[in-house]
Amino acid sequence: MKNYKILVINPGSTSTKVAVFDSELCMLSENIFHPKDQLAAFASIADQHDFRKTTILTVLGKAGIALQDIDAVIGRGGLLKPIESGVYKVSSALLRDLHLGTKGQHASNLGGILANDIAKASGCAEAYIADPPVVDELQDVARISGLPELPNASIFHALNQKSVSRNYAESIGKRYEDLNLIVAHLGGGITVGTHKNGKVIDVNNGLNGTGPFAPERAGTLPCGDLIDLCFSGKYSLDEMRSKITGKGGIVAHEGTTRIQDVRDKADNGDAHAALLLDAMAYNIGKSIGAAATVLHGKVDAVIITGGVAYDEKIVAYISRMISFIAPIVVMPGEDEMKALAQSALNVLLGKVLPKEY
Ligand SMILES: Nc1ncnc2c1ncn2[C@@H]1O[C@H](COP(=O)(O)OP(=O)(O)OP(=O)(O)O)[C@@H](O)[C@H]1O
Ligand SMILES: CCCC(=O)O
Repeated sequence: MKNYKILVINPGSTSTKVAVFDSELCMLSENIFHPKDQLAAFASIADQHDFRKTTILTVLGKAGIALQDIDAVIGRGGLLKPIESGVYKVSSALLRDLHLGTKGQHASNLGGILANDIAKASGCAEAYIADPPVVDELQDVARISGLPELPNASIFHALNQKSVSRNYAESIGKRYEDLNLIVAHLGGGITVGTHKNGKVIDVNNGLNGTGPFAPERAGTLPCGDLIDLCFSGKYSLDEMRSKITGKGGIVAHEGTTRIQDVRDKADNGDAHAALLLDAMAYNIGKSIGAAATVLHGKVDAVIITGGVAYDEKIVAYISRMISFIAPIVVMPGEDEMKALAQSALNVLLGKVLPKEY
């Protein structure tokens, strides 16, 4: 079987992850952390384009990987219009929507854009994205909110949630499509997805102030008080938006998104830090409980994943709340790079036809 070289690009809010796969084998994996001040120098996510591109090309250069040897480039991205799960070829329509930020600005918007640039520079590679945050499989009742002009939208960690679910299904010899799962992705943002027979029929919109608060997301807020704050004259529209996404949550209380640092403070007797972490875990547990009712209690497993799942005390707190629901499976970190590489490989091998956006 021919081997394929696949470049994977995953721009996050605090990092750029780059990997190169030789078919299924990971040859190179780098996570370049961008300190807050480095990215603060750019007025918008789109302005970070050249900086992120240089970062990726430097990683490839140092590893001695020539662009001409790459067969496909796949990026995580982005905030497009709602679409079904799958792998998509980067087309001009898809690029236009990523540039415009049709559904908002998110670091992952650069994933498809950079994949396209680098594929072009390589001469022959194709560019793809897979399972972007806008994958939408919501059941109709989950879309309705109390205001007709503000329906619920599906914006979540689709790539990792789908990937860990498939891995779990495989590990127990079943198909993802035959299971009912609840997946709590605990990253910089937190989304809790209800997976019914391979479809995410309900999930909080991670970017819009719904769900548990997170290291850098405010989560659900008392909305009357929020309106008062918006009209207090103290904050601009952009400042209010970033209170919800980027500067809300643990970072608003503690000035850091690093849960390890907050845990150290809690372990050294800081009662407020301990209370905050418990409160975040409590809200995650409540969301998982709500998701169980969506599945009428018929839940095969609850999967806890994302970087915060490395914190054993948070996982233990949640587990005490939800152990009556179903077996709990902890998969800390994320599987996004491998999942993206596998999606591109399936296309190169002709196993999957890429979808048109
Ligand atoms: N060992 C650890 N213990 C506790 N928390 C950790 C650990 N490792 C990472 N984290 C926390 O996980 C969070 C980042 O998780 P992750 O890398 O999944 O998110 P991200 O990719 O930045 O954002 P998102 O998943 O929302 O796209 C940070 O708050 C970080 O402090
Ligand atoms: C992936 C979209 C949700 C988030 O970033 O919180």
